[in-house]
Amino acid sequence: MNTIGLKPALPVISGSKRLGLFSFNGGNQPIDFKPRGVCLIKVAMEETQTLKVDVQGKVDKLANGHAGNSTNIKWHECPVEKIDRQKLLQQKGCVIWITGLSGSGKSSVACALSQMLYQRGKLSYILDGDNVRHGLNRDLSFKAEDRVENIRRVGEVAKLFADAGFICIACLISPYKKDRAACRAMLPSGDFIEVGASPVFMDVPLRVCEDRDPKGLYKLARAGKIKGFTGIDDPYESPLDAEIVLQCNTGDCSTPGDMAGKVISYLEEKGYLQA
Ligand SMILES: Nc1ncnc2c1ncn2[C@@H]1O[C@H](COP(=O)(O)OS(=O)(=O)O)[C@@H](OP(=O)(O)O)[C@H]1O
Ligand SMILES: Nc1ncnc2c1ncn2[C@@H]1O[C@H](COP(=O)(O)OP(=O)(O)O)[C@@H](O)[C@H]1O
Repeated sequence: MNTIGLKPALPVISGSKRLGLFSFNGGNQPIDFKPRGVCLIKVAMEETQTLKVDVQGKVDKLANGHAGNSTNIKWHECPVEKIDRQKLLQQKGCVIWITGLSGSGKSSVACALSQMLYQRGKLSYILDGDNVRHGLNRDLSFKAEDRVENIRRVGEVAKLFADAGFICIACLISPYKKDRAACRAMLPSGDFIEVGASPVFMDVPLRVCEDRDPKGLYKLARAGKIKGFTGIDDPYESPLDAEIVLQCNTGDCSTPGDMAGKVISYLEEKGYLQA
């Protein structure tokens, strides 16, 4: 994907909004924007010729009327935007993506984090792999292609929550690097830390997870009664670029609360807990 910066040309007043025009490959492409400070437009061209435009944190303005298999569609703008919702909530919408083996403590950290945010008056919502598979993703199995679709859908939902102004905590095994990278790329580009996701890696080795085995799934997988279990006979690709690594190499870990505290410090430091 190529990303280039362009300056908008000839802003035109259209109703209560301005319509920015910029030129790309010889054609004028309209985009809506609110004139807040410097307006640097990032244009990302994909092989499919889908044109994505980001203006100050807006996501996926599909300017040429198609997205995947949907054709003749047009992005509809509303005057209340992410920035307005963030002001209301006094926080910045983002995605905390927690990845790790089954039993590594993802859900425990997610719950502790959500509780700590709640106590600080901050709105969060958890998308837990196990839970989402009870509804939205109930049609998906654990075959590789279904895991890919599982992560893609949760990534899209997480993006909506972030756009709504929530601190969205997604905790899924998400075993494949490529899918996590795709979720990262779904969020507004530019300064990734400022507007994007924060992958949190539960760096807990298989033997610790297997010793815990709260659902007895590792035992079943070792006995060959569950096929394609992550870490046993299905791969897990550890992230090399996680913003936060929560480690536990022995059975003696810090508590989920302490681990969540590290994420809170990160959010505070990066300014997510204020508008
Ligand atoms: N084959 C196989 N491999 C891994 N995990 C399995 C499998 N079958 C069922 N489970 C249970 O499903 C939970 C993981 O769901 P996810 O949606 O997070 O998985 S994935 O991201 O699509 O890989 C996972 O929950 P957690 O322990 O909370 O991670 C397991 O309880
Ligand atoms: N930091 C921790 N220290 C010790 N045990 C933990 C810790 N975090 C989670 N656990 C325990 O490990 C098991 C798996 O935790 P869970 O949060 O369900 O993991 P995951 O969501 O990754 O499957 C549970 O029994 C939980 O009580």
